[in-house]
Amino acid sequence: MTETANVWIIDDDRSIRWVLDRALSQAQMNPRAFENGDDVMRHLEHERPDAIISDIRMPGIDGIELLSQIVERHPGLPVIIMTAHSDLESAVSSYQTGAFEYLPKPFDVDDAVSLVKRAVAHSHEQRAHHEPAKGERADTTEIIGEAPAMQEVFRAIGRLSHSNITVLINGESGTGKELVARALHNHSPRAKSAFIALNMAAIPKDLIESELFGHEKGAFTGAGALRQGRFEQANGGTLFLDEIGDMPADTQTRLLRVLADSEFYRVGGTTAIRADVRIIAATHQNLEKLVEAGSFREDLFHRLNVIRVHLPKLAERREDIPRLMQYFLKAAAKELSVEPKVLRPDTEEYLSTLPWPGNVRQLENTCRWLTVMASGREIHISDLPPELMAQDEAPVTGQTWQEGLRNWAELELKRGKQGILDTAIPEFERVMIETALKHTGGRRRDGAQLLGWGRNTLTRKIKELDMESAAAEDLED
Ligand SMILES: Nc1ncnc2c1ncn2[C@@H]1O[C@H](COP(=O)(O)OP(=O)(O)OP(=O)(O)O)[C@@H](O)[C@H]1O
Repeated sequence: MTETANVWIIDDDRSIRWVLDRALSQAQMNPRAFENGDDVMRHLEHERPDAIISDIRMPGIDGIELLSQIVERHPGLPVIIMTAHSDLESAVSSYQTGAFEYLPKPFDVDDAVSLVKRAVAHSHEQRAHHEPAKGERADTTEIIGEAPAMQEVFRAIGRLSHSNITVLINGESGTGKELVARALHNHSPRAKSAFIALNMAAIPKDLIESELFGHEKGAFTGAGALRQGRFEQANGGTLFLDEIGDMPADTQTRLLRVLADSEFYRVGGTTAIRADVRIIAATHQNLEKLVEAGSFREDLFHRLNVIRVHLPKLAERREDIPRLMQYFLKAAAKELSVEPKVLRPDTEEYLSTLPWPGNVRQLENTCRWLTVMASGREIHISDLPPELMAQDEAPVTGQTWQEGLRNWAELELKRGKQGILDTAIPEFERVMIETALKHTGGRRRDGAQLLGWGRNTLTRKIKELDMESAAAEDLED
């Protein structure tokens, strides 16, 4: 940068203004902070900075409105939009309104500075002309994700919202590949046309071609009538090919030809059919490896691998688990017309530590299960389905303690035991005493209070239960 870049910061939050102001000054830029968008529009009438970085939600005109006015009246001036509400909608609408970049809060200051530098460089190059990019707002697709890896995905959706480019989505089963494919479609110029999803792994091999391309009447045994394929149905829209790694070799060859020629033949047909279809493919497999192993065509791989979007495993974005669960619990309650259940904090914490091999889908199913099965409004750890208990070594049994006790009593009686209270009551007291003393760091006076006993009773019980060494008194006495 030859001249000192003028950068305007707009945020109603003083601490953000301060942080950015300081960071940009340190980076040899000339920042100026504003509390609201109206001031900025007024100043823009006679001044022009090199770049603007603005919050979305503020009193007066909000960031998106400010952005759209700037795009209209001051084309070429790059605007970076920040938002604490890092949802897909704000990312997409900022891109669609013509934002230079979208910066989710909280952000890393260095990232913010390098983004501003890029915007300034862009501004210097572009000053002459700028095309305001205005898209329609497609209907909302709720994708929850505040984890950085999900923010990347949102950015990709935003950036691609004006294009019809082929996208390859990678991610394990249940990570939301189809949801992202739909969002790509809904935020694309094809939003008004069909979105057709087809899972290669779910269709018998010998039916895949007729499913994709349709068939003429009598093309094979069972082909009673002419049938349109998915390609035809997706004409003008998007065809989502899930589990593309499972596509049989001859279908791969056919697909490649269709992509090259934009036309195909129905099975048993002789007339070429033209179709304008955007392909979004997805797989949980490593396609490069399949190419190496010779089971996936390299040329098809390159055709599909134009833009790559990677969806993280749920276990790699645990910070999103609480919000996802709240969202699914609410949705399940609505579906079943019942009051939404709420997770107790310890339940939420426990669930956030599980491995979730089935990813978001498993989490969603668990929320449905809990909505039906949990007895109270609050979900306790003991309400969780047994399989979630077995997955982990956490000291949770999947039962309430009363159920555990009941099972124990049953078992003892089946074994022919008598006088089982003589075993159970001391055992019960032992557990209570140990736990209380653990809480107080061994202090008996406090422990007794937690238990609801007098100090002397506790001392006597400890003696009776022969717990002297385990419940060693600390220096207090
Ligand atoms: N980030 C998210 N926010 C909200 N819902 C989500 C999110 N990710 C996934 N889901 C939900 O989880 C379920 C599974 O997602 P989806 O079907 O898109 O996964 P997938 O990766 O395509 O799985 P598969 O490869 O097994 O078909 C869907 O009901 C989807 O709506």
